[in-house]
This record gives sequence, C-alpha cells and structure tokens, in this order.
Amino acid sequence: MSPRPTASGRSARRVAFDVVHAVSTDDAYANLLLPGRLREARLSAADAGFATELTYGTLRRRGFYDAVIERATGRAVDRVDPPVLDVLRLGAHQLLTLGTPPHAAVDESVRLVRQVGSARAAGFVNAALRRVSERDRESWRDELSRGISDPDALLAIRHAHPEWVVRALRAALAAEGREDELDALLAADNAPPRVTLVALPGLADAPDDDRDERTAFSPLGIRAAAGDPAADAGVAAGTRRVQDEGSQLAALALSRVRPARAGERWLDLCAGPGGKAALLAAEARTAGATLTANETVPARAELVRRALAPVDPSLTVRVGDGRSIAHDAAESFDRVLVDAPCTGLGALRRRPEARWRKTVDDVAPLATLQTELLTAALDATAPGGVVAYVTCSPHLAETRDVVDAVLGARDDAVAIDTRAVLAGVTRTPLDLGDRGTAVQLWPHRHASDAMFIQLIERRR
Ligand SMILES: C[S@@+](CC[C@H](N)C(=O)[O-])C[C@H]1O[C@@H](n2cnc3c(N)ncnc32)[C@H](O)[C@@H]1O
Repeated sequence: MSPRPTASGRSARRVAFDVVHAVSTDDAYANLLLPGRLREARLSAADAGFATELTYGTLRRRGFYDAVIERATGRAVDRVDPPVLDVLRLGAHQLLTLGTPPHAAVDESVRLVRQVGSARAAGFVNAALRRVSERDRESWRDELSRGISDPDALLAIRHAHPEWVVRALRAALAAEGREDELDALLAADNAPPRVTLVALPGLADAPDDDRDERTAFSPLGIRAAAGDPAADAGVAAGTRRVQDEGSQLAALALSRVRPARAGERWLDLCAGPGGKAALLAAEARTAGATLTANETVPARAELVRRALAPVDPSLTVRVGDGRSIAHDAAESFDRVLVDAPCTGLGALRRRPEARWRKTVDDVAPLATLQTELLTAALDATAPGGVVAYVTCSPHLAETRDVVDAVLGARDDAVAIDTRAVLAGVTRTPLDLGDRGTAVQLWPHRHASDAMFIQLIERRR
C-alpha cells in the first residue's frame, strides 16, 4: 500500500516540493538532499514515508507526468513557471499513482502553490489538475500512446523512461539473450529499492543467519531495518555502511579473486564517495594488504577520507586525475578497482532524477574517459596483478565495448572469468546470462543495481 499522509501531510508535501524543486532548478540529488530535509522537518514515520514516496515517485515518472500536463493544459511544460510545474508534477503523482482522492490532491496543490509564492497560478493549478484527474494512469498511457507503434517508444511511455534509455537497456539484455526481460527491468526501475548494509570485515559482526538479516548474495550483506539507516549504531560508527549488494559484489570480486598476500598494494582509482573503498580497505586490512584511494574531485576525496577513517585513518587518498596515475606509480599495484564515472543507467531505482538528467550525448565522452581510465589502471598494475573494471551502467558502450577496446589494443592483459570468481563468493548462485566472462547484474533479477564487473589480469 502507498504511504498515506496524516493530518500533517502538508509538511510532507512541502518537503517533497522543496526537494523536487531543488532537483529541477539546482541540479540537486534527491537521495542526498531528502534525508536531511526529513530530519529537519521532524516528520512522523508515516509522513516521512509519504514525503519519500512523493519525492521519488514524482522524479522517477517526471517525463510521463510532463507529457500528461502538456496534454491536459495545452501548454508546453517549458512555458510553465518552474515552481508551478513542480507543484503540478507532485499533484499528478498523487492523482495517478498514489491514489490520493482528487479533492485532496487538487486542494492541497492549490494551497502549496500559494505557499511557494505563486498564488496567481492557483486557478491554473486547480484547472490543470482537475483535467488530469479525469483519467486514471492507464487511460493517460493509452491517450499518450495513440498513433505510436514503435515498441520502445511505447515502453518509454508505459514505464516513464526516456526512449534512448529503453533502447540501450534492450540492447544490453539482448547481448545476453534475455531481451524478453525488458518489461520486467523497466518496472523494477520504478520500484523503491530495499536498503542493504555491508558489515565491514574486521570491524562489524558478520551478518547473522539466526536473525534472518542476510541478503541473498553478498556474504557481508544485511537487510536494513525499516526506518532511517543512519539510526543504525554500526552505520553511525562507520563499521556498517549502506551499500547496494551489487557494489558489495563488485568490491568482493576484486578482493577475493585469489587469496591476498601480506604487503600487497591495492588501489581504488575512482573512489569518491568511498563506499567500495571502505569495503576494499577492510578486506585488505584483514590480509595485511594496504589500500590507496584516488579521486579527482577534492570534495569527494574528502568523503573518501571520512569513509576510510573507521578502517584506518592513515590510508593515503590521492587527489588527482586517475588517467595520470601511472606517471607516479607505473606497475605498482597488485589489485586496482576502476569504478568508472558512467551514465548510472543501472542505478535508476536509487537516483530517481538520473534518467531525465543524462542524455544520449553523454555516452560517447564517458566511454572515452572510461577507456582512458581502464588503460591507466592496467599501466599502474604490476605484472600478475588484477584490475576490476566496474560501472553502475549496463550500457554496452560503457561496458563490453570499453573492455573489448582496451584488451584489443594491448597484449599484456587478459579477461578473467569473473562469473566463476563470483560463483565462489556469493551465498547463493547468481542467475547470469551465459555469454562472455563479465558479470552483469540486474535490478529485476538480482534486486541490485545493474552493476557490470569485469576482472582483467595483467600478464607477467
Ligand atoms: C561511480 S563513482 C565511484 C563510486 C565509488 N567507487 C563508491 O563506491 O563510492 C566515479 C567517481 O569517479 C570520479 N572521477 C571522475 N573522473 C575521474 C578521473 N578522471 N579520475 C579519477 N576519478 C574520476 C568521480 O568524481 C566519481 O567520484
């Protein structure tokens, strides 16, 4: 059941508006902004649930609601004042997805538009949302789909994804012979993800079978209790961290590809904000190895320092472009993680605004950067060492094509069967496509981000 607001639902709507509007106008990230706003507003658990669903759901389906608003008002959304448009988007989500009674959704939206300084638009909001409420979501989908026959364009409307994203996801599934799962994948992108934690080895107690808290695949994964994960004592102490299972498996593929020897040197080349670095550092420490982290954005390097502090505050965090790492440290590291900057198309559940922010034009420059970072990582790896190339995107141009391009250009590196490595790591077998040596995880199949993981050995 969708969370319902209590009598103080107005504060919840205001919190949702503030976050949605900051995303629209300041390029804010909802998953970073919302938790603090919820705490500041001191909402009850029910209202916090309602505000979260309202914020995330509105942002995920924004493109669909914009199309509905345009059709209902006869006005292009870029001709509607930004605060008014955000009030309409929130109203559309309440009407078409949350099942809020029309009189409440319309009246509260009119109240909200006054509250945010756009009182003169009250009549427009009232009329627009009344038009929106004349149909349910299915009927609006039918209306917007009329005259369209392209299957990807129809799926884009049905599941509120940009068309280029639907095409990219279809191609990635087709590459493993699972194109028929596209509908399930797009639906999974719109479902709130369950929160998982990682218990850092050597710092936190291992997950407990008896308390039924373990996740399906990661040996270190814990299902978070309901509510704010920041309230978990281990999370507050930095010994347990909020981390998607896919990210845990990406780090563990590298740390457990083979037993580590004391004195090994590990590198996380693109470490900010430090989730995988913390896990790698803890894994390294239990084996007597040491992690160095690198991050190009100084503020994110600071987040890496904070993430590493509970493991070992003396670890080195280099601030610089990962592409220049081999100038300082050629053939120096035994294990290197390249968790490359990417389109993030694999994390659409957790980053609700991302699908509307990225464009198809972002892909080629990212692929170039990813190719250069993977090349630099291999140059910085000692002969016999291992690189993990990881993206939280399944886009073939960022995954398979990057690996093929880099391996095709050098004869000192070879792909490792990453599927076999993870088969020795996970608690239960992963259902993977049967092509290639990489691991591609999926939200609909593994309840994780669509993480791509390819291990590569630098030949001796
Ligand atoms: C996908 S994120 C890494 C996530 C991180 N591994 C974690 O688990 O928390 C990619 C990171 O690469 C950084 N980055 C972008 N370009 C870079 C470059 N040329 N060299 C090093 N880092 C870079 C970004 O700032 C971002 O923090």
